[in-house]
Amino acid sequence: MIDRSRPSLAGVRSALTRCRLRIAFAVLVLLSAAVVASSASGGLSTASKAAVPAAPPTENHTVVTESGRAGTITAYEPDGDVLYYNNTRTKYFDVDPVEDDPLTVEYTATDTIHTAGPTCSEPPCALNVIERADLETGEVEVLYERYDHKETAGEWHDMDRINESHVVVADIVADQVFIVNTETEIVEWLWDAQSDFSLESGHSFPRDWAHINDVEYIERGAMAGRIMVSLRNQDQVVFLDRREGLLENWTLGAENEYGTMYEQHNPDYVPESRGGPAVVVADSENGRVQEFQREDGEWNRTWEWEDDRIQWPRDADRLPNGNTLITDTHGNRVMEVNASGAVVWQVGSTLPYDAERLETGAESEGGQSAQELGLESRTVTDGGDTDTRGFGPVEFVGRLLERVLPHRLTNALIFVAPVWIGKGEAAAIAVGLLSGLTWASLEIGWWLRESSVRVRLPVTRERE
Ligand SMILES: O=[N+]([O-])c1ccc(OS(=O)(=O)O)cc1
Repeated sequence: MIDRSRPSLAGVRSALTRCRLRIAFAVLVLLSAAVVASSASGGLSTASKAAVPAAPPTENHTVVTESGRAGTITAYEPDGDVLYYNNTRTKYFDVDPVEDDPLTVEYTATDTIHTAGPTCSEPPCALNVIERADLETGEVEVLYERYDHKETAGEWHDMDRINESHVVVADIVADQVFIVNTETEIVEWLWDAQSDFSLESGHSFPRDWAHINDVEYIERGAMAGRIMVSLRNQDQVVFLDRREGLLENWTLGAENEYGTMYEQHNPDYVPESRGGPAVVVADSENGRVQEFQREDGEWNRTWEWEDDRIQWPRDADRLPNGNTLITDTHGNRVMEVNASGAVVWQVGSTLPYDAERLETGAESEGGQSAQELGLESRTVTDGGDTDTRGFGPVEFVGRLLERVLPHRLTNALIFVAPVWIGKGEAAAIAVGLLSGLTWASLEIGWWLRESSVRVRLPVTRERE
C-alpha cells in the first residue's frame, strides 16, 4: 500500500525549487518595477515653462526647439533663466535668428489636425507654418502657412531666408524644395527630388520617401546662390543650382553608405572665407557629429565628435569661438563642445530638434571650418565617455541592448517611448517583462501537471 499522507522526497524537492524560483522571479519583477517607478516619477520635463531646467550661464542667448511628444520652443537668457517659452504648436523644428535682430527668431512648426472638417477630411492632417517670434515681447506672427493632407512625414522641418520677401522651404510632404515669396504667396522656383532620384531609393513612396529635412541658401563664396539640401532617407547632402538643377559632382554621401553618413540632419555650409568649403553635419543614426572638407573635388572627413551618451544628434553648429553647439536628441541634451572635444556647457531637453546661439548668426554662419581651427576629433574609442548617468547592472544591460539592436530600431523605439525611458529603464522593463513571462509560463506548466491535464498536439501521427 502507498502512504499518501507523507510527501515523497522528490515532491518536497520540487516544492522547494518552485518556492525558490517564485522568490527569485518576484524579486526581479519588483526590482524592475522599482527602477521604472522611480524614473517615471522624477526627471527631466519640458512640458511647461516652470518645468524647463535652467541652463548654466554662457555668453549670449540660446534657443532650443522640440518636436515629437512635446512641441516646444524655449529661449534661455545668458544667465541660464528662461526668457521665452511656447508650446502652442504640436511640433517645432529648425529655428534661426533674424538678421540684425537676434532676439527675434523664425522657424518652421506643425500643428497636427485630429478633427475632420474643411481643413482635413481624413484626419490626421498637418498645418505647416513659418512663424516669426519676438522673444522679448512674446509677439508671434505667421509668415506663410499651408495645410497638408497627411501627418506622417507631413511636415516642413526647415526653411531658410533668402531676402526680405523670399524663403526656401524643405517640403517633406511633397519631396520638394521650393522658393516662395511670403508676401504674394507665389511659389517662384521648385525642385522635385523625383527629377533626380529613383523611387526605388529612400524609404517607401509616398509614405516617407526622401524626407528632405534641411535646406540652406548659400550666401557667400564660389557656391553663392546655390541651395544645399539634405535628403535624409538617401543619406545624401546635395547641391542645387537654380538654373541647372542638381550639381551631381558636389553630392556628399551615398545611399546606404553608412560609413559616410546615416540619415543625417541639419548640414551647415562653411564657405572658403571661413576655411571651407566644408559641411558640418549631425550624422544622426551613427550617433556622431562630423565635418567634411571639399578637397580636389572630393569630400574628406576632417572632424568627428561622439561620446558614450550621444544618441541621434540632429544639429551641430560651429560657433565663432570655435566651439560646436550640438543637439543630442536621444541623449536628451543640448551641449557645447570646445576645440579639444570637452563638453563646456550643457542643458537638459527631452527631445530637442534644433538649437541656436542667437547672437552668433544663423547655424554655423559665424564659425570656421574644423581644418582651419585644427579641431581635435573625439570618438568613444579615444575614451570619449562623458556619460555621467551611472554604470550599474541595469545600465550595463541597457548598453548591451543598444549594441545588439539596429540603430534605426533603437532610435524609433526611443522616439515613441515616454521621455523618462532611457537605456537603463528600457533594460529594467526588458528584464521585468522577461522574468514575468517566464514565471507565468512556469506557473501554467506546474498547474497543468498538478491538475493532470495533458496538452496534446491537435494533429497526431498514427503508428502502424
Ligand atoms: O515630430 N515628428 O512628427 C517628427 C519628428 C522627427 C522626425 O524625424 S526626423 O528624422 O525628421 O527628425 C519625424 C517626425
